[in-house]
Amino acid sequence: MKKRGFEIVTRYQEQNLSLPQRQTQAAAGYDIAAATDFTVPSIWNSGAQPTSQNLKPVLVPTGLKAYMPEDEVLLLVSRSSSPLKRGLILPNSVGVIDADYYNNTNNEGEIFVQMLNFFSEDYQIKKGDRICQGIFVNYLTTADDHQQGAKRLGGFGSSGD
Ligand SMILES: O=c1ccn([C@H]2C[C@H](O)[C@@H](COP(=O)(O)OP(=O)(O)OP(=O)(O)O)O2)c(=O)[nH]1
Ligand SMILES: [Mg+2]
Repeated sequence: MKKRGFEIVTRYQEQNLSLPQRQTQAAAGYDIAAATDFTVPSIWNSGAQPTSQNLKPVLVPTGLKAYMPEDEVLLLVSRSSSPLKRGLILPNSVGVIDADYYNNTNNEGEIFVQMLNFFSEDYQIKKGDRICQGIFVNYLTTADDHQQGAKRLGGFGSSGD
């Protein structure tokens, strides 16, 4: 049985997406690409001050889901070139993709990348552009951990505020 990996979600099955790959022999991160063309608006684009309207992060679709053992997590982190060359950051700093997000009943476990653009121009992501990298790691639990059997039903606040 395969231990960990990426799959294409149903709604992108016919879109010719590629599965993430590492670029070099000892690269930690699997580069993750956008599933569609996507505009990340500049935070400055409707005036001199960022407002609550244009400061809202966007969710860039990847068309991917990731499976892994229960004691692992996939971390989405920025590429170091993204802020330097494109003005793009992950406003949640690190995206946490839980093992039980995979195939959840709400959205099949589709991974989205939160992004904010601090350059003065809108940024046009093209389908297939590498927008972040995913790193699989183990996590630890506490002695009095109580979550055996509790089920994840979605993401982005599904467990409440
Ligand atoms: O950048 C991200 C971060 C999270 N997720 C998905 C996978 C993750 O398993 C789920 C929940 O993420 P997290 O626990 O960080 O967010 P939350 O606000 O606590 O949501 P929830 O209440 O659903 O746990 O959302 C993404 O697709 N991209
Ligand atoms: Mg959570």
